[in-house]
Amino acid sequence: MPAPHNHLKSRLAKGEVLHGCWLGMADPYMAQIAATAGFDWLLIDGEHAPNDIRSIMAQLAVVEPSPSAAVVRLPDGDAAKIKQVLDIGAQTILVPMVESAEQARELVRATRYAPQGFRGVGSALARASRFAAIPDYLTTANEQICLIVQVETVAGMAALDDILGVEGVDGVFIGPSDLAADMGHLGQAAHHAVKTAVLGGLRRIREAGKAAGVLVTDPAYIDDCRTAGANFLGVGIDVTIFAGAMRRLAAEVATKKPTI
Ligand SMILES: O=C(O)C(=O)C[C@H](O)[C@@H](O)CO
Repeated sequence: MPAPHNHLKSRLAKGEVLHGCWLGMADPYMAQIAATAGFDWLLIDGEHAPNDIRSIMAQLAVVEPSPSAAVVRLPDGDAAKIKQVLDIGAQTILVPMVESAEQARELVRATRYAPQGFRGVGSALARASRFAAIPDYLTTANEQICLIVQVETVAGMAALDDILGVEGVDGVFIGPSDLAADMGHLGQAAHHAVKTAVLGGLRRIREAGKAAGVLVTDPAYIDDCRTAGANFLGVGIDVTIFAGAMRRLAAEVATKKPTI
């Protein structure tokens, strides 16, 4: 019995355009609600949301049975954190702030068991192997890992072609917010210069045959990214959606309050 098949990895490799949503509530109840929406994937954010290994595991557990594939973003490229996230069962991971092919190669090795890499062996007690209920996990896990690296600095964009040449990198995600900051346009992810860089990067990623990822929430920007080739396309953030809906409702009733 092999490691679970990573359908998201297969679909991205075929070039399917798959839409997803960021999960920043750091709560399995909210994740389970999101998993009823019908997104192709849901990203559990371990970088900017108040998640820890247990909250990520709890969200994995409620998303996995749904039609939405679970993705986990790590806070950084630390190999020990990658080991923990893979051991709790994540098979598709997103690693921020990648700026070189050397860094990308090391990340690939951190996700693979020997001889392809140096992922620590703890499958006997890992949720990923269903606590050793999957007898062939160790010899089949590598193939099911989907590694998507984030390129989101000027230096990273300059190294994009080298990063795309790294075997084992299944996709590159361009982070418009951080790229904007590094380009001197903090808070302006849709700035013309940033958008040009994002769209050009997405085209290059698809031309290289890799999954091209981005997260933008403006409908026109989403369309532009899709046209540029984005196929790991984040279109929303649960926290932003929830906060906006709550504020709109409060504002609506405030306008209807009877004058005393
Ligand atoms: O730089 C970006 O943009 C991203 O990596 C996505 C952000 O981290 C996400 O929190 C939306 O701003």
